[in-house]
Amino acid sequence: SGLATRRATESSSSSSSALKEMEEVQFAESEALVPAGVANDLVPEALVWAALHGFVVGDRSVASSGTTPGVGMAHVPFSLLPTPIPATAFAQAVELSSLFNDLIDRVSLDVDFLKQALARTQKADDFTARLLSMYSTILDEGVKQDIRLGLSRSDYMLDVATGDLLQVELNTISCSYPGLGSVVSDLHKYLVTELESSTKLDSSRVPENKVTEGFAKALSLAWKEYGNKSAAILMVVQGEEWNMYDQHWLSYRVKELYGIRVIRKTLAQVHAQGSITADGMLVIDGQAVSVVYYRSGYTPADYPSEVEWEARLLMERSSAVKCPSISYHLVGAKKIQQELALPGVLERFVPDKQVAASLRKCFAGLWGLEGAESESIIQTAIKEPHRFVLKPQREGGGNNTYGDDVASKLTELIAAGGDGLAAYILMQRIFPAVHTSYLVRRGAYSAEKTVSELGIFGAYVRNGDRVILNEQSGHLLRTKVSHSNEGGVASGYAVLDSPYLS
Ligand SMILES: N[C@H](CCC(=O)N[C@@H](CS)C(=O)NCCC(=O)O)C(=O)O
Ligand SMILES: [Mg+2]
Repeated sequence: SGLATRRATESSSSSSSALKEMEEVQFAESEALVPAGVANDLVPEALVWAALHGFVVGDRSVASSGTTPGVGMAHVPFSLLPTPIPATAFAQAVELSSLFNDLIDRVSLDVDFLKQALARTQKADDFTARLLSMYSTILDEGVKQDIRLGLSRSDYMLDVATGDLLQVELNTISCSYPGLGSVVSDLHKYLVTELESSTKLDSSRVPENKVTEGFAKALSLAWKEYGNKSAAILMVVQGEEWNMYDQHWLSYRVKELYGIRVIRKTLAQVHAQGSITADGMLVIDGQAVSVVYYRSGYTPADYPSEVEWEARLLMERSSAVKCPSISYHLVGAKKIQQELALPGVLERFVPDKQVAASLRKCFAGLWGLEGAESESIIQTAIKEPHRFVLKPQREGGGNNTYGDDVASKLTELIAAGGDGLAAYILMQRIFPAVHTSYLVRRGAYSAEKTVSELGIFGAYVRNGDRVILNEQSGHLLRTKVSHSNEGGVASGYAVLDSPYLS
């Protein structure tokens, strides 16, 4: 607390303003891991490290930064130092990973549950309706592949009022940062190690993070299980990709560790260059493909025409292992998250009482908005909107409604009548502890009051009844200024961070 002491002596007089100022700095100081002076010297070193270690994203101000590798790169927006997270909460989140992997697989097999749970939603949400109709088509034609590959990220916030670790959402498609998540942990390990001699920091409290290797291993296991040595892994990407280096880190590891080729295609390119052989093999531009890994296809914007839907159907019809399959994709819908939280529903998929209890323990308040029973929660949310988040069935960030807008949006949906409300769920708003972090963006840093969201990556490979892999692969922390509602790094609200176990 060097800074606080120095400020107090400078002001020498014990006037209330000095005490007040010290208190404020004390509060801010106690949250930041090092005083601003130390941060000032550390930033240039961190920026050099970032450039030297591929800790980069596209610079949106450069036209071809999303299409031409190596052109228009900027450092990933990051927290200069890791953020304190209780070791017990981190351990709990890690523990939950393999349980959620199993849950995703079990729910994906229950056709009636998925169809019933989304029946009303599909009436109000075209995107969900398109996914469901493709799901039915695939079921009618017969699923071609018993090998399942799940690469998920379960996001949590620590509710400061109760200390509870609460799940924000479970992503089952296109989870960002299995590449850069590892790199930010390495950056923090490097910086904290350097500070050990001059501060009380302890580098052993920066957990190692092998998520890139973990996801590469899972991809290789699915590829191996498929059994075609000349096949490649297909990564389905968006035409313009700000986050391509996160994706390349993963492809690079797959090639480096397993010698497997990874090809990158957009949905439109799959449509133009793809076909299925008589025995169901997916072939793209002459290259056999045994695993399809989606980093696109999770939002309506990825389907600007019927061409992209046809490409998705072609891949779903093929014998390639999809990550995710259409059923795994549907399991990740927020409506499913809410349905599973209903009394007795989770327990249908998780017979073990102990496991069901530990899963349910991390559920935040979740409510559907269909039917008479939702009347009271809707009224409560209109009266106290700040305690809730209103969520559509959308991925990719920037789609949720917060604060007073929750009340106006609900009122609007009620007035519109029909099935509109069925496309949304209401969720308890979680208020995490506020920290002071040094956020490094566009080469400059600023001390900000922030809140963080912990992501745990999970990997699951299964063939019929045989579980080949079920593990927690690594983690990610996303930190945003505490007054901002949305929290995406891609959408510019948050930075990449890592936990400092306290
Ligand atoms: N550009 C695509 C982005 C893919 C994407 O948005 N994924 C969702 C889960 S569906 C997600 O992880 N959101 C956190 C993003 C953030 O905080 O920046 C990619 O990276 O492949
Ligand atoms: Mg999401």
